Amino acid sequence: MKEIIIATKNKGKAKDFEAIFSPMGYTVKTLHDVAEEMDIEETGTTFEENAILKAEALANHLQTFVIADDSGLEVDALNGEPGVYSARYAGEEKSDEANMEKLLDALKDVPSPERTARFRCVIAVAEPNMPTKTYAGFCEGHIAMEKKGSNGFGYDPIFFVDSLNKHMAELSAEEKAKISHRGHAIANLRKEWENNVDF
Ligand SMILES: O=P(O)(O)OP(=O)(O)OP(=O)(O)OC[C@H]1O[C@@H](n2cnc3c(O)ncnc32)[C@H](O)[C@@H]1O
Ligand SMILES: [Mg+2]
Repeated sequence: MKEIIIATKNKGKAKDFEAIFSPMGYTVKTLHDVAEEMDIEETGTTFEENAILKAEALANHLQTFVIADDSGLEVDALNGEPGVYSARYAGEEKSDEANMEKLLDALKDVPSPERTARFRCVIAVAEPNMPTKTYAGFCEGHIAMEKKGSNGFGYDPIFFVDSLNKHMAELSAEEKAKISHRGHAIANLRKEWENNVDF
């Protein structure tokens, strides 16, 4: 079976990728499988910079083709925060629960129509001695007043998906893959994949 290596330590993210890549006949491997000891510091100030940094670090280490994902949530009422700092919004321990509590608290006086937000994802594809490429995707929604659903990861329980009238955490991984920022970024990558034999 074909294998795809993702430079991530986030198990929720890895599950999202499995839902996308399994139907294409790929098994997904992560940093936990191929380089547990690696801790790639995300020093960039944009999703693109961080995605490139993660992908190139692992591609150089393994001397093979890898992809990385840098993603986050932009909340309009907070001028785009938490953005690239989404994973660490409530602190370096990267707790999904603490992040959601902090965000709900920051928005406690903001009414529904003003709670617009979007998930963004940039996928970087790196291979030794090849130029690194990036692909972006986004998913529009609102920050709900409370949590709902138990699927997914991160901010999914408080993210209301406008196109489906459901919280992201109410979707199966397969449903999420069709509409998510990550799914859209991979769809852009696939367009090139299918049209380019060298890729
Ligand atoms: O860097 P890696 O190891 O891949 O894992 P990470 O969790 O640190 O990943 P990022 O640096 O890309 O930060 C992304 C954060 O944005 C949030 N996020 C991104 N995509 C999400 C999604 O599909 N659902 C919910 N939250 C998401 C969530 O808090 C993530 O931890
Ligand atoms: Mg990270």
